Amino acid sequence: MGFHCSHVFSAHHNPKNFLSLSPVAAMQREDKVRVPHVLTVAGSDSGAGAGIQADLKACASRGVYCSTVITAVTAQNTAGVQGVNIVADEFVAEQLNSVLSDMRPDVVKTGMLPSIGIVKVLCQSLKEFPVGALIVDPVMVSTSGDVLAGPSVLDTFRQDLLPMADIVTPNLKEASALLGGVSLETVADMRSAAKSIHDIGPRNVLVKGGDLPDSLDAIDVLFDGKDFFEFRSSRIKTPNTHGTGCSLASSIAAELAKGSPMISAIKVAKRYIESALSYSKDIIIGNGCQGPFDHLLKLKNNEPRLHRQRPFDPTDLFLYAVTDSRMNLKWGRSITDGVKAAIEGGVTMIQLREKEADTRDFLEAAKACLEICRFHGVPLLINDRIDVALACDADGVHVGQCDMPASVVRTLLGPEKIIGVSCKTPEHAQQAYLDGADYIGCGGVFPTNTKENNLTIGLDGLKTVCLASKLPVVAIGGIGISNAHSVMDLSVPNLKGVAVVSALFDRESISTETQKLHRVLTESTTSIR
Ligand SMILES: Nc1ncnc2c1ncn2[C@@H]1O[C@H](COP(=O)(O)OP(=O)(O)O)[C@@H](O)[C@H]1O
Ligand SMILES: Cc1ncc(COP(=O)(O)O)c(N)n1
Repeated sequence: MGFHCSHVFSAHHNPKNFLSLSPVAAMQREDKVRVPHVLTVAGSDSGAGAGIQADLKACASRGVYCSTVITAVTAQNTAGVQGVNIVADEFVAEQLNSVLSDMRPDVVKTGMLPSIGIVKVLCQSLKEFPVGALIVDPVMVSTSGDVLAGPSVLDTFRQDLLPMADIVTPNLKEASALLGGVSLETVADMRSAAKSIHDIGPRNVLVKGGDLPDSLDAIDVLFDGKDFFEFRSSRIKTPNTHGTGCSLASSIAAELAKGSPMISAIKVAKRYIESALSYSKDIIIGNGCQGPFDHLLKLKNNEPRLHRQRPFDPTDLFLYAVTDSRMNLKWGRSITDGVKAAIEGGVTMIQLREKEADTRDFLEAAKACLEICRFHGVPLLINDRIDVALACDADGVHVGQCDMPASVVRTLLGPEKIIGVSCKTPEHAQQAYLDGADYIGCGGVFPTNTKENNLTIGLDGLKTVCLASKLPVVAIGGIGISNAHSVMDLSVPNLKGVAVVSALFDRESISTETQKLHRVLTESTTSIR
């Protein structure tokens, strides 16, 4: 059974009615999830910084579905536009019909509309299939100075398209072109341009000030027919601004598609552009003077840095050091000094378990420890505090049965990070496996003072869980030099090592104790073989 999109919006949309469904449609969709949807009608940028590619990435990063109608294919890179191939009007019409008749996007956003015929075809399609909002980014000239839509389309823009638009988002050059070539050099000029463009018919005008000379902030001016609003962000010093205009417009479209009112949509979109520019200000893609930025805020993690996270290896569990704030306090050590000493002694994995530390101190310590751990190729996990792990980009998180469920942690941390779960029973182990954990910590094996009210499961309990577990296991709880051998002697394949707290950190010399324990573990595993 096909759905009928009953939320046919008028072009003059009311944001309050935005995602309302008729009762029948709502019933039909009870168990389905409607996804906010933006259709972009724009040109392809082979360099993928602007155009259709920017729109897709911006919408994806804002959590909105984006369909595409391609109006032109450009040969383009960070140096400029080398060629433009305009798609025939009829084929643009066919694409529009395919998407609009079936998928019923909430919002249409336009970019490069390179011919009068294409603008006319678009206006016709929007009359036939009204959408919730129309955002017109009147792309005319690329930042490199190349013409993407000639002055011949200006009249059709003014007569046909702009009067249908909920918002039009010209940059300084485009605003000037729409007004017959006025010069725009100050915020006051931007205000009067916004007002004059508003007279052409769009409901809102956002004049973008990315190119405003001598301006410390990046200021955009909105006129809604009644009031002016200024949207400011800090100006990021970067050559990677190719596609900011397209991305701003598609992020506004994305927020509108989610149901936001116009002002909030612009605020969020502007904040998004600022963070994406700031995040990717130093990335290098291409040799030209205007690079793309990173819409998904991910590329920096893939930089060929010397010390980046490597995939989880179960042998990392061999000698797993877990820090304890009280012990550090007792011995007058910083977390970082404790971690350094443990690494010197040969630990294979570290977990920061700082229950008493203030969040800010904890984050600073975690960052410092991460640097040391990455340098030595030792994974660093954070106990319980997913926020701290995310903030310092730690290698993963270890959670207990009363902490956030591992499945939720996986959603928050993404597919690559290491997740460990404390388990006492085969049922816990099975759940950890289903939740997407990488390993389980099993214990307390022996009685311990580190954790109050912690049930001791003994070597038998450990063995039972190891045999049932589909994940690698590290044993924990009261393990030290005197009893590590008995743990490894269980000789179950899943048992990969021991996690220790006091045996390392409640000692005078952490590195000496670590070396000794490492030796004991190595001896017991070789004797087992
Ligand atoms: N260096 C920058 N730092 C912060 N924001 C910027 C910077 N350059 C442009 N912006 C913002 O990016 C958006 C696009 O602006 P602009 O560059 O003027 O448009 P276009 O890409 O269409 O020329 C605007 O919100 C603008 O304020
Ligand atoms: C296909 C296409 N669409 C739009 C732009 C404008 O982007 P910018 O102003 O950043 O050059 C572009 N360069 N290419």
